[in-house]
Amino acid sequence: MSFDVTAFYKAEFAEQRAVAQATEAALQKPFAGLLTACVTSVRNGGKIMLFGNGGSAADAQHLATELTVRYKKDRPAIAAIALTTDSSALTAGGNDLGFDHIFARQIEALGRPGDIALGISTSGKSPNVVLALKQAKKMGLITAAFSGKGGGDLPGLAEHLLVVPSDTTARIQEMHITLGQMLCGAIEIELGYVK
Ligand SMILES: O=C(CO)[C@@H](O)[C@H](O)[C@H](O)[C@H](O)COP(=O)(O)O
Ligand SMILES: [Zn+2]
Repeated sequence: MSFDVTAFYKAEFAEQRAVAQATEAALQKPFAGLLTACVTSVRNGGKIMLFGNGGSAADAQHLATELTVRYKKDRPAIAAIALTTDSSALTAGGNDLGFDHIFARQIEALGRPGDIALGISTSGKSPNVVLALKQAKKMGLITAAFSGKGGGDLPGLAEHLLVVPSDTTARIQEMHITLGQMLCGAIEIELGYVK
């Protein structure tokens, strides 16, 4: 039997629409809570620290850059950093301390009370994301996470937890970048930089 690309194409979009609808219905309140936490942190001199693995590492970098450089319009920089980009910190951390510690160590070095630690994990079970959030909590950072698949180990750990109601990794990631870009847009509006 040959691959039915038309059926595949339609089914992927149908699933994407269903997950987007369910996400919109489920996450309005936690989104607003995370927005308030981010705006309060940045206004008080804090920063947003993002981290995750694979596609979520790409999301962390992408979202940090929306804030530090530009999202919709030119405006003052907003403090954010991805913990996925310093190859020396990642390789030495992985080599000397273990892969589970690559983000936690950077939180320990760079995190300050009142900063936001925003982990991105579709499963909510990646040990390096979980350990970084534990480290953040211990140091008085505000913990937050984007997840899916029920949230894994993150309920009770991330104060602001946005769990996409899906078990499909790709669909969860699509909602993470949507929510993340919405968050960047809302932060710049709340800070009075964009009308
Ligand atoms: O992008 C994808 C799959 O769509 C992969 O690179 C994926 O991000 C990696 O397998 C990650 O290691 C998964 O980690 P997590 O989302 O469960 O924390
Ligand atoms: Zn992916």
